[in-house]
Amino acid sequence: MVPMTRVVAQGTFDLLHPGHVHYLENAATYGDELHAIVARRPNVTHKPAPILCAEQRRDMVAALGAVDEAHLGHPEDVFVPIERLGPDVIVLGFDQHHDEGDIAEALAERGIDCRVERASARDPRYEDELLSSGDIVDRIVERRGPDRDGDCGDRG
Ligand SMILES: Cc1cc2nc3c(=O)[nH]c(=O)nc-3n(C[C@H](O)[C@H](O)[C@H](O)COP(=O)(O)O)c2cc1C
Ligand SMILES: Nc1ncnc2c1ncn2[C@@H]1O[C@H](COP(=O)(O)OP(=O)(O)OP(=O)(O)O)[C@@H](O)[C@H]1O
Ligand SMILES: [Co+2]
Repeated sequence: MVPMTRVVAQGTFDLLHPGHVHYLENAATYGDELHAIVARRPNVTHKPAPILCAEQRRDMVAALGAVDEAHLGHPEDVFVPIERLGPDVIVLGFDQHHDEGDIAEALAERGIDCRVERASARDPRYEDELLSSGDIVDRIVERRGPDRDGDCGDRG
């Protein structure tokens, strides 16, 4: 029997959008079984903290067709879930700040035999499509925030 190829994708996955779906569908093509790891709030240091709690982000990612299982990330050591899952491939997002070489080195140091690949980006398909959680937050603030159209509403 041919062994199953296990793939891991990871990210914050706050306020899901089609870019996330593209990433996970693309990552799934690298193997037979896709596991997604959801970053914990204290590890999201390179941008504003997520709006939604980790459990809600995990449940939404788990509901996507490309994903076999979604897991809460480890709060301190990001290699703990990797050691437990034992993937054959880790697929990084197209714009993730992680360096493939550094991750491959860290995996080798822990004796984990796993390739590191990078997913493709999704091009916007519709006019006005938002493919970034940060952009969605910005639009909410712009359209519903206190300064919209110069109308301060109830907030004075
Ligand atoms: C191989 C790998 C495993 C990761 N595992 C975890 C984890 O267990 N817990 C966690 O909080 N974050 C984990 N992360 C996510 C990082 O902490 C970081 O926040 C993530 O790159 C966020 O990416 P984003 O900006 O694309 O959402 C992992 C990242 C990589 C590359
Ligand atoms: N437009 C997109 N095309 C392909 N992959 C994407 C796209 N947007 C996000 N991803 C991927 O989804 C994963 C999780 O992304 P992340 O949680 O950072 O969302 P985001 O929309 O990029 O958020 P932010 O705008 O705050 O950076 C990352 O690996 C990222 O590369
Ligand atoms: Co991002």
